[in-house]
This record gives sequence, structure tokens and C-alpha cells, in this order.
Amino acid sequence: MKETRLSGVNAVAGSDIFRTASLLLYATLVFHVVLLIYARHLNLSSTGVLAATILSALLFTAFVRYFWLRTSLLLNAKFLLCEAGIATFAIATLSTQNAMPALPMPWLIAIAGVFPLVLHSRIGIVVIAAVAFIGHSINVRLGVTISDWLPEFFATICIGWLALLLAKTLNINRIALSQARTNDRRFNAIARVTRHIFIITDADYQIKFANPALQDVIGYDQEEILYGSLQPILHPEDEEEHKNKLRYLRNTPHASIFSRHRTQHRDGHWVWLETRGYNMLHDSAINGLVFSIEDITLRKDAELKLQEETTLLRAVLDLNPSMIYVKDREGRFTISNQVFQKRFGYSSEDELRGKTVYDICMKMANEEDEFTSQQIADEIQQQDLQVMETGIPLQDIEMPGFWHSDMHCWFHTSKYPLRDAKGATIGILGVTRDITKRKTTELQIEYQALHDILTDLPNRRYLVNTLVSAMEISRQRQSSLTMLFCDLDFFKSVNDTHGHDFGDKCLIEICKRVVDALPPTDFVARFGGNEFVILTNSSLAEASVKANAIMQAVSEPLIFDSIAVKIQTSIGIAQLSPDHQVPADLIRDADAAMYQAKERGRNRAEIYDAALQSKSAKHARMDVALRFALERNELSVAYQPKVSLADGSVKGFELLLRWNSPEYGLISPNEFIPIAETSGMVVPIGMWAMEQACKQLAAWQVTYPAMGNVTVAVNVSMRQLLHTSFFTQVRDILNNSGVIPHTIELEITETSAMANPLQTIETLSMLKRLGLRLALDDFGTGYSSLAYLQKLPIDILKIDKAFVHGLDTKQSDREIIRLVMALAQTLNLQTVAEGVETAAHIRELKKMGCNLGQGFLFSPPLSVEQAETLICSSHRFPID
Ligand SMILES: Nc1nc2c(ncn2[C@@H]2O[C@H](COP(=O)(O)OP(=O)(O)OP(=O)(O)O)[C@@H](O)[C@H]2O)c(=O)[nH]1
Repeated sequence: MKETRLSGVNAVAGSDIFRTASLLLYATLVFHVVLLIYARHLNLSSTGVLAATILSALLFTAFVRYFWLRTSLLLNAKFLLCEAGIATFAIATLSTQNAMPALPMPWLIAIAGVFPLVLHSRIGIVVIAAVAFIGHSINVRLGVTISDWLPEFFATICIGWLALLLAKTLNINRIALSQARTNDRRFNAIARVTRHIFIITDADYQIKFANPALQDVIGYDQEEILYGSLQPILHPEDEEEHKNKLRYLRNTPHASIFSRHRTQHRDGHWVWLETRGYNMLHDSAINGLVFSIEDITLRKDAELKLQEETTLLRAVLDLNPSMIYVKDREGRFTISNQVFQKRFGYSSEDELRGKTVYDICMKMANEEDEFTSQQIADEIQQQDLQVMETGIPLQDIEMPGFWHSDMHCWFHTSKYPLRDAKGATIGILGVTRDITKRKTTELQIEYQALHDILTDLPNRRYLVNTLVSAMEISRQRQSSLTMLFCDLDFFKSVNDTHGHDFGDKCLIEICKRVVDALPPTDFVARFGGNEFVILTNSSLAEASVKANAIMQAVSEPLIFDSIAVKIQTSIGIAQLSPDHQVPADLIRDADAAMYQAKERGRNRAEIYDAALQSKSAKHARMDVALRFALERNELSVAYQPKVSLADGSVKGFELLLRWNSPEYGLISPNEFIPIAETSGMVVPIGMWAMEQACKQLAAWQVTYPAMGNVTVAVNVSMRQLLHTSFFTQVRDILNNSGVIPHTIELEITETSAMANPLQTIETLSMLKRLGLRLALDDFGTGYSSLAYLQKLPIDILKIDKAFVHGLDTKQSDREIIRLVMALAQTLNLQTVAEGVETAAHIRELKKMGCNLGQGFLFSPPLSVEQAETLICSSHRFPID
């Protein structure tokens, strides 16, 4: 502590004694002088009077200092020095008065004993020495013997010295006292403001001191604790342990304890306290047990909450099916859940803590693994570093397992940066989920979306996707890209005859054959229905070879459930050219080429050319127009007479269709029937023609009964024939029209009949039973099996006009007709020659025994009115 010190003054330490001593000194001195004057009737000299007056003034000053002015004014060093000097002067002056012998030394001793009390020690020494010297000088002057003045001289020195020592001691005590008071005040201030409780107890735990915090913390005020009988109540769970510690503290000198326990607050709730106790019984000043007690209820609550949260978090982590882990900046695992630990063969978080991904990979490594543990760890580490360096989470990474054992598994991983309070990245949080189930389903869905369910081949969407990239690659590398578009021929009849399940089996087998017939590098897709597309980098020539291989493979007999069928396919081939901008362009051209193959007789391959394109475009437009032709009454019929080559009489007519399109004009059946065949329109159109024929013939039969068995022939396509309701519809038309059934002839081309002879035989037999006559059209152009031909329930063979035209020019045609005639005779069939255009034709045909002829020589197709005129006129055509 820094002491306040007046310059030259031995401070206030001895000031209280000085004030009293100086008052007594002056009072007794004045009294002494007055007594002497009074007792000895002295008459003081003027100097003596002055000295006495000074003494009185000094007495007054001391009086004032004692009672009123305790301030520094009258304790000022200079003032005190002056006062000492004046007092010494007054005493010396009075001593020299004749009437006052031996006066100086005792009073000067008093001066020497009083002033050092308040003077600084060095000044005090000077004052003492000065007073002793002055006393000595006076005594010498007064003639006092050495034996008398020497003791007084030493007494002056000793008394002065003692006064100095006393002042010093007083000063030290004063400083110590002041220090103690300050400390006391500070301690009280701290004890008052702190939230910690400070308690000092005796050895029996009786509280000797407690600060006010006690009341704040447990609700009891100091008095109640100090003087009352109240004892804070300890929680039963903590009581024994806490008391044991207190006993230990008391019984062990210098010991200290630390205890956490609950104490009941005055209002009943429990307060958590943290007590530190020190045994200071050995310290005489304290002589007790000192306790510092802190209210840790809030901290304890927070700790409990934290503990609860930690337990909850642990449970959430461990119950979570995902692998959850935390790594520090060095890539060391710090936190992990049980799923993660289990996955990598660790039994606890502690076991895993501190390990790196390299440690784990080394542990998991297996010889069969495709990647080395180093490679795997590097990749994972790379991801972690990226997250930590950029601070951007890596989310939704979906990857298959790394190790051989989990290659089939899929994992979804997200990695998030972890930051400290200042925002610096301190590690990463990783969450990895096994998504194998979902992924498998997704892949399955994706697979299903891109594959045909029946054949498992890539579907149209897959084809288009592949085609997009194949076109790009082909253009970049300038390599060829060729498409083969296959459509099975008359596949509908297979379904209709043997059912869809059978058709499915055929499709599956055909797909296999197509795939097997091609190198694995070629891409085979099911385009839809019975259409397949092959993408290959082959040239056109190579593609043609492949097409033949496919046709060959497909046409091999298919046998399921003891049923054998032979299915053929038509193939269109198109090569990628600069005109093809999008996949649809190439598909369109290959499709067009395939149609060409169909039109040219099926079971063949055609290569796309530009002319074909415009034709197929027109074909497509006409197809649309034809769909509305019936309802818009754009179709009409014509009747071409069939003339007896024996007598030139009209034996019947072939009903020919006409389409008068507002858009395309008059279109011949040769052009629009194939289109109707393709689109399926041939079925309703054919039925309409049949209805026209029956109605018209029935009407003629009623009007002209004499016309007898004049027939009307209607063309029936294979599609119609195989249509499930064809038979019933024909029967209904016959019944409704009332026509004589055997006057209606159904003409089926040889090619159609032989496409599926077994079914054809069955259907024709049923039709035959209705009474209809059946003709095999264009005979000679197909490849009829004689075995089947024999079984077909037909009545008429129609010789194709191509052979008739060659009658007079080609020996081979004449031979074919001769053979046909022989066959007809053998099978007892009527014969009709088409395309009779010259008299020579008639002559030759008559010679060969042909029954009927039709052609421009006799008549072009006639309108219904013209035909009717012909009937009623019984006209005969010249035949010679
Ligand atoms: N069994 C079966 N048949 C199918 C499937 N997809 C399409 N089809 C049939 O395949 C036939 C396709 O007929 P189209 O191509 O129109 O005609 P087509 O009879 O093959 O005759 P052309 O193509 O003109 O030679 C229809 O009868 C469809 O019902 C399938 O998945 N399974």
C-alpha cells in the first residue's frame, strides 16, 4: 500500500500523541513559568516576557491543534520545525533569566521527545541534536558542571531517539492497520458482490462466517445460518458422500475437497452446488474450514440437457440405417455410427476413432477387387478434400460398391463441410445410404422402359436413343451406318390361326434367330408389333448379305406344341446419308424400303432409293385418303364380262373396284388395293364390294330370271380371308341380299392362298359350304404346292394375263397354260383366261380347252347400266 506522507513530517502516525504531548508540554511549561514567577515573585525581563508570551502562544496553538485543527496546517513540517525552534528559543530565553536556574534541560528534553514524533526521522535527528546542543550550550553558559549537564544531554538524545523509534513503530502499525482495513473492506466487497458463497466454519461445522451470496443461492440469510439453528438440507442421494468428504476435510490437516451435491433451497427446490473446501484449522487467523461454494444448477441443467441430447443424438446415429461419420481436417474419423462401424468391421466408435480411409481400405482390401485399396482410398479422400477446400457440399453421389463383395450394391453419399464458430472448415460429415433396393428397382424400371417385355430386345425408345449417338459417331468417323427394317409377313394370320400365345412364342424365337444370325456388334431392336430394326455399321452390300441371313433364319420352320408354321419376313435397307437429319428420317426410309419389299411379293429385301421415297410418301398420303373413301362414297364398282370361249355368251362378270379420289383423281385398283392391304382397309372395302355384288346380282336375278347362272366374281384378299368375322359377314350378306349363292364367286390370289395354306383350306371349305364358288386368281404367278392345291376347295383357275399375253410370242407361256389346263382338267376345275386381247389369244385358248375368257377384246369393265344392257340383250361376243 502506498502511504500518504507529508514532506518532512513523520506522517500522522505519531500526530495524535504529538497533539496531546505538545499541549501537555506547553501547558506544564507555562504553568511552571507562572508558578515560578508567582512563587519567587520574579520580574521577567522584556526578553523573558517575550519568551513567556511565545510559550503562551504555543500553548494556544497546541490547544487549537488538539481540539479543532487536526489538519495538516498545524502539522506541516516547516511549521513544526519553526514551532520546535520557537519553543527551544522560548525555553532557552527563559533559562537565561536569572530567576530561573536549571530550567533548560528538562524542558528541552521534552522538546526532543515530542517533536520527533511527527517529524521525518532524519529531520528528527537534526532537531534532537540541535536541541541537545542548545541545552548543552545554555548549561555551559550557566556554568553547570559536566557531571550535571552530561546526563541531561544524554537524556535529551535518548528521549529524542525513543520518540523517533516510537514514531516509526506507530507509523508501521498505522500502515499495517490501514492495510488490514483495506483488505477487510476489499474482502467484504468481494464477498458481497460474488455469486460464490464463502463460508468459514469451525471444526464442528458451525458457520462462523458466510457472505450474502448464501441468501441468493439457497434462500437463507446470514443471520439465520450464523445464529439460528437452521441447517441446509442435503439431497438424500448426495448426503452420505458429501458428509464423508466433510469428515475427511476436518480430519485431515491442510486437506482440500471437491464435492458436487444438491441442497434444498429455502423454497423447496433443489440447487446444485459445487463445493471446494480447505482445512485451515492450522491457520490461527482462520482456525476453521473454509468453503467456496458455487451454484452450478444452470450448468448442471445444461450438462444434463447436453447429456440427454448426446444420448438422443447417439441413438439417432445408431438407429439410423445410413452410415454416418465425421472426419477431421486430417481425414481421421472422429464420430461414427454403429452401421458404419459394423460395415467396416469395427466394434466401437473408439476403435475407429483416429483411423483414416486408407486404414479402412487396407482392412477391406481383397485380392479379387478390381481397384486397389490405394485407388479407392484416393478417390474417397479426393472427394473429402474437395468438400473441405471449397466448403461446398457434395450431394447425391450414387455409386456402386468398390469391393468385389459389394459390387452389386449401390450407395448414395452426401458430404457436408463442418465449420467452427468462426466459419473455418474443420472436417466433413458424411452420410452414406445403401440404395441397392431402390437402385435395382430404378435400373429395372429403366431397363423395362428401354426393353421389350416379350422378347427382351431393346425397344423403340432405346433404338432412337442409340440411333442418335450412332448417327453422330458415324458422321464424326465418316463410317457407314445402315438400318435393316424387318416386318414379318402375314403374321396376323399366325395369331388369328393359332392364337396370340403361339404368336408370342414365334416372336421370341424369331428374335433369337435374328440376334444369332448377326454379329454381336449389330444392334437389334423390336420396333413394335412384328417389326424389328437392325443397326449395323455394314455397307449396303454387307447389309444385303445380312438381310438374306435373317430371312433364311426366320423362315426356318417354327414348331411349338406340335404346330409347325413357317414365317417369312420382308426387309427394307437404308443407309445413313446427309439427308437424314434425325433418327426418324432414317427409320422412314428403311420402312419405305420394307414396304417396297412387301409390295414386291414379301419375303425379300429392298434397298431404299429416292424414287421409292416419293412413292412411299404418296403411298402414305393415299393411305390416309383411302380411310375416308368409303364414307365419302368415293368408291364405285365396274363389271368386266367373262365370256364363254365356246359360244361367245356372257357367263359372268368380275367386279372391279374404282376409286375416284377428289385429290388424286381416278385411281386403279392395282394402285390402291395394295395400300388398303397394308392399312387393313381392304377388309371393310372388300366387304363393301361383296355387298354391292350380291345386291346387284340379286336384283338382276329378280328382274331377269332368264339370265340363269350368270355369275359375279369378287376379289378377296388374304387379309379378308383370315379375318375372324369374314365368314359370318359373307353369310349375312348372302342371306340379306337373297342372291343365289353359287352365282357369287370369290377370287383369291394364288400367292395369298399359299401364304398360309392350311388356314386357307379351312376357311375356303366353310365358304364353299355356303354354296359359293371359289376361284384361284393369277394362277401361275405363285408357287403353289400341288399337294395343297389339290386340297383347296376351288372351282375355277384363273390364268394370269401375263401368260395369256405371251401365248402367241412365248413358247414357255404357252406351255405353262397347257399345263394349267391339264391340271384343271385333272382337278375338274373350270378355267378362265385373263387379259384376252387378240383373236389369236381366243384361238389358242379354245384349242387348249379353256372355258372362259375376259379382256379388252371382249369388253373393258362396264358400268352397272352397261352390264345390265348386256345381260338383257343376251349379247354374244364373236369368238372365231
Ligand atoms: N402374338 C403377337 N402378335 C403381335 C404382337 N404385336 C403385334 N402382333 C400382331 O402382329 C400382326 C401385325 O400385322 P401386320 O403387320 O399389320 O400384318 P401382317 O399380318 O404381318 O401382314 P404384312 O405385314 O402385310 O405382311 C397383328 O396381327 C398384331 O396383332 C405381339 O406382341 N404378339
